Amino acid sequence: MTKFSELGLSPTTLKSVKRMGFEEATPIQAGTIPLSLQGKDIIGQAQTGTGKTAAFGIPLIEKLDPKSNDVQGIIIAPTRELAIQVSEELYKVGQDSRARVLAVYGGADIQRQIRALKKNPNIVVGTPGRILDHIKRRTLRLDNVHTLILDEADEMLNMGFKEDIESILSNVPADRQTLLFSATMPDPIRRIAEKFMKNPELVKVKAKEMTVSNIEQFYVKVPEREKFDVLSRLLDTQSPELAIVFGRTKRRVDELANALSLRGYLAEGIHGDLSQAKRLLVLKKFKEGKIDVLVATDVAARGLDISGVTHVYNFDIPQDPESYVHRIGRTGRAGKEGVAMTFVSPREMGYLKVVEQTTKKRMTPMKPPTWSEALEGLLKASYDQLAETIEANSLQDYQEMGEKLLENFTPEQIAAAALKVLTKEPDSSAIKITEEAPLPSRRGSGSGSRDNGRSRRRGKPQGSGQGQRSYGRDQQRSSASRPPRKRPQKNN
Ligand SMILES: Nc1ncnc2c1ncn2[C@@H]1O[C@H](COP(=O)(O)OP(=O)(O)OP(=O)(O)O)[C@@H](O)[C@H]1O
Ligand SMILES: [Mg+2]
Repeated sequence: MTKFSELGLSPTTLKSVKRMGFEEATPIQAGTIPLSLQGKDIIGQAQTGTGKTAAFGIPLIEKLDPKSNDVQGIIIAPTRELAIQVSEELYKVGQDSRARVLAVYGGADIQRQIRALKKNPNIVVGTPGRILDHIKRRTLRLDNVHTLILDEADEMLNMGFKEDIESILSNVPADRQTLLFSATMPDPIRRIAEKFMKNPELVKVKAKEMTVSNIEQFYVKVPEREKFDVLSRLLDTQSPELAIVFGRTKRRVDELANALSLRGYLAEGIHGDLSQAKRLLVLKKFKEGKIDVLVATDVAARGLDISGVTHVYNFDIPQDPESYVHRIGRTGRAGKEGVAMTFVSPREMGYLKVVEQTTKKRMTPMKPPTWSEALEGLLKASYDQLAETIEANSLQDYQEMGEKLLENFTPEQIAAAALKVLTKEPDSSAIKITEEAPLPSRRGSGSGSRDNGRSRRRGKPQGSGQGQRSYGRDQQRSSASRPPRKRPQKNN
């Protein structure tokens, strides 16, 4: 274990790190911070949730001259939400050195960003399209940038982003330091990356598996048309604190979010066709626990750090193993436990094998819960809710009526009635989700239809959802047939 004080950092930065509650450096932090302080180019690879943001953020803050009015560091991230999150973490790391950090991303008022850029930020974090837009408008100058960082580097160098990244790179001095971080770094992409780096050091945190061991990984073999009932029952039996359900397409996400709401779950969807304001609102509600199921495309797969996410459900198995690694990595972060469940239709079992081979980790097969197991799960949730309410000890207003009940009924009867009122039966009302064709039986091709929430076109301002790939097939949205039923709510 390495202490931050052993890494050659200034007292100012150490103070900020301490305030963030970090006691010891994680392995990727211990491995890259000293090298980064020496000015080396680095490819940093470590599992999800192991502190890569601070690994590149801390030395960047350390090397900053807050008195200078130039942008000295630029960080590029694949999605808007991630750009915001990274800028927030950098702000915390740089709080005591008074570093000025700004996030720029598409779908947000560009004039406001221009005004903020005039206030001379030291570090700009952004999505590629919007950064390029500011470069073209000459509202962002990168002539004095000494450090360039690609967060989720493999995604950034993937087909859709490569050109944008190259354009940005051509605006940054050639003698800059370049840092690349990700939990995944497929070889072909690493080779692309090395072309614009100077003798990069590869710092790869050794691990037997690509995924963290504190995520329990299961798969459920289930025909496409039964997936939704299985999801409902799993939510009922597993009672996640917060859960993310990943679907393959935007339409899928919309349908799932609607269907879950109809069955009484507090669920909302997020994908690249929503306005940025809506995307941020949904995420905020999820972080605050106002919704407890976030249904998402891969737009939420990378980098997002939301505490309380105990379960990840892959309603559709992802097309590539990297996507799997990042999706399930939204749980089990910073040493916490997590559960990942992947639904596989019988024809897609080949994909499961490819995922397992890449991650070097077997998923445990799980049978879908039965109706009575789901009921048991719901009863247990009601029991916990009653117990918590009793322990919270603020029942004065209910005492009198309680005593009245006791005059007329036995305590057993009253307790059972309370459980009955609180518990909805597992809902198997007919809900139709448009069926997705299974993935093609061989790996490859199809990545053109993913939704990364990315805005890709160079030179064009990023509008809400603009430039994002959408899905070809436009099948009719199905509707569910029954009104919502009451579901026990957490912490009334
Ligand atoms: N040294 C540390 N001690 C304790 N917590 C830490 C430390 N470093 C980072 N964290 C916390 O761990 C969580 C995960 O960090 P971070 O988001 O940087 O992970 P990551 O490696 O970038 O994951 P991903 O691959 O999913 O992007 C964050 O909440 C962060 O604040
Ligand atoms: Mg990260």
